[in-house]
Amino acid sequence: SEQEAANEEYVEDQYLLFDATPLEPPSFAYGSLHSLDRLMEWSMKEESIVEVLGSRLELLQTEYKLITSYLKDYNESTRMATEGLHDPSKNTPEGRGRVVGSSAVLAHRMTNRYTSTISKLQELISSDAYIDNQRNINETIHPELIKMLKDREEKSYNGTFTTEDETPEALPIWPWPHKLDLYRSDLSFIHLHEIYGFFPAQMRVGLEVDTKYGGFLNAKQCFAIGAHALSRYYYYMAIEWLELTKNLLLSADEEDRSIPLDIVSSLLDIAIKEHNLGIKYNGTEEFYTRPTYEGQPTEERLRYRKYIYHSPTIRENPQFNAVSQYWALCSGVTFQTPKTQKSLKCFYEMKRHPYLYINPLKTEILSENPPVFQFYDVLANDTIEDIKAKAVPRLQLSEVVGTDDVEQITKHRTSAGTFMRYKEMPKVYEHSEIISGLKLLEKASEMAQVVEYTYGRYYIYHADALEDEEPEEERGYMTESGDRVATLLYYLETAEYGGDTPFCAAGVNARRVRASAVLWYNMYRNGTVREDVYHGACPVIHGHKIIINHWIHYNQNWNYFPCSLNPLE
Ligand SMILES: O=C(O)CCC(=O)C(=O)O
Ligand SMILES: [Fe+2]
Repeated sequence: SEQEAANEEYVEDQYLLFDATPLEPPSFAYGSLHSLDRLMEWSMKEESIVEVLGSRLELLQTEYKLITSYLKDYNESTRMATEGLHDPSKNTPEGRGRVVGSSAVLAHRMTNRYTSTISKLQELISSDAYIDNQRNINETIHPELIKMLKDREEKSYNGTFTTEDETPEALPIWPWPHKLDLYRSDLSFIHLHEIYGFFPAQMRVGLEVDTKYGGFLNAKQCFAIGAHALSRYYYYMAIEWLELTKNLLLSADEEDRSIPLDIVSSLLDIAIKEHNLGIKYNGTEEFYTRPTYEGQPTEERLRYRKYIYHSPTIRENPQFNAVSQYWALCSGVTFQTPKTQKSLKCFYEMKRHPYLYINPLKTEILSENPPVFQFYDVLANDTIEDIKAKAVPRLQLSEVVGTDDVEQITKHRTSAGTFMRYKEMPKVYEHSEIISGLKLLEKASEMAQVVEYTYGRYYIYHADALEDEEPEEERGYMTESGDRVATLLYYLETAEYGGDTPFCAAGVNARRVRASAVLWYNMYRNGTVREDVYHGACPVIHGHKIIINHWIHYNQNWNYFPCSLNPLE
C-alpha cells in the first residue's frame, strides 16, 4: 500500500535497511570513534563544543528577545496600520512609506525601533562575545574543517608498514565522526545482545554492574539498533529491540517520539514474519532462532540458550559447536570435564632459558589438548605503557585477511589495531622468544599486532592458521615462512567486564589478566593445521582491552617444535 511504501522509503532513507552499503563509506576502514583514544578525544572535544554552544544559547536568547520584540512592534504598528490600504498605488513599499511618514504614531514607533531595538541588535552582533562565539563555533563544530585535513591522513599513514624501516612520522588526523561510526556502535549493542544474551531493556539503561551512570537510550536509538539488526537478518534481535521501542513509545515517560509508532509496528511485523519463515525453511541452520510472536521471544531465547550451554549433544554437533561454545564460554560457562580439570597444573618454568632461572615463568596449563598455556607477570608496567604510548595514537579499524567489505568485516572483527616493528619494542620480541621457547625474529613471525577493543568490540571465533584457504597474495611472506604454528598473546590492558579469550573446543577461557601472556599451537608438530584451536575475543562489556598478537610461523621453528610421529601431537 501507499503507507507501506512511504514507511519503507522512510526507513531505508534513515536506517540503512535492505541495502548493505547505502552510506557510501569513504573507505572500509573509516572510523573516528573506534578506539578509547579516539572516543576520549571526541569526548574532550565535546567539552569545548558544549562551552561554545552554551554561550551561543545565551546570545541567542538575547537575540531572540530583540528580534521578537522588533517584529512584534513592526507587526502591531506598520503592518496592521497599512494592511487595509485599498488604493493599489499605496500598497507598495513606497506607498506604505508615505503612510508611515505621515503618521505621528507609526513614525514614532519606527524611530523607536531603529534607535532602540535594532541598535541593540547591532550592538549584540558586533560585540566581541558574539564575534568570538561565531568564530569558535566555526572552529569547533564545522566538520568541513576536519574533512579537509583528512587528505593529510590518507597521505601520511595507512596503518601498516610496508618495509621494516618505515616509521610513522605523521600520525593520522582523524576525520569528523561519520555515520559509519554510529553503525559500528549499533553493532556493539547487537553483539553484546547476541553473544551474552543480554536483554535490550537491560542494555538500554547501561550494563555496568557496580555503577549507574544515568544514561539510557531513547526510543529512536533503540529503533535504530532494531532496524540495523533487521538489515543484517538478525531477526530475533530485531524483534526484541523493536518490541522495546514499541513499549517505550506506548509508555508515558518516553520523551523522544520522533519515530512513528506505525513504522515501528510494521518493521516488527516484517521481522517476525521473516524470523518465522527462516525457521520454516532453514530448519536448524539458524539454530538459535525459534518461532516467535509478539510479546514472547525473550523467554524462549533464554530457555534455548540454557539448552545450548548445557546440552552436550548440541555442543558437540560439528555444525554448531564453535558458535555455541563461544557463546557459552563468553557467558561464563566452562565445560572442561572434572577429569581434565584435575590434570591441569600451575608451575614455575625455569628450563627454557637461563633467564628463566632468575625470573621463573609463572605458568598455568589452561588446557592440555589442545595445549593452551597462560604465563603471568611477564610484562613490566613500563614496557606496557611504552607500547601503549606508541600504538594507541595510530590504532585503526582492524582488517580481516581476504576481504574489505564492511559488512563482512564487522561480522567477524570490530577491534582497532596497528603493527609494532621489532625496532619499536626489541625487548618484547626477544622476551617473546624466551617465554614461548620459539623463534620469532628474522621473519619467523609476523610484525606484532596491537589490538584494542572498546565496548561491544569483539573477534568472533576463528582459527589463526590461514591454511591454504586464503589467496596466495594475502599470505605474503608466509608462503616462505610457513603458516602460523603458534600464537603468543599478551594482555596489555583488560576490560572491567568482558573481553576474555575463549578456546572453543578446550571449553575454557584465557582470563583477562594484565601483563599475562597466552600461548597456543595452531598446528601439530607434523605441520598440519589443528582443528581444535578455534578461539575468539569476547565482546568488551565495560572498559577497554588491549592485546599484542605475535603470530609465530612454522618453517624456522621445526627445530624448536620438532616433528613427531604421533599425528595427534
Ligand atoms: O583478543 C583476543 O583475546 C584474541 C585475539 C585473536 O584471537 C586474534 O587477534 O587473532
Ligand atoms: Fe586469533
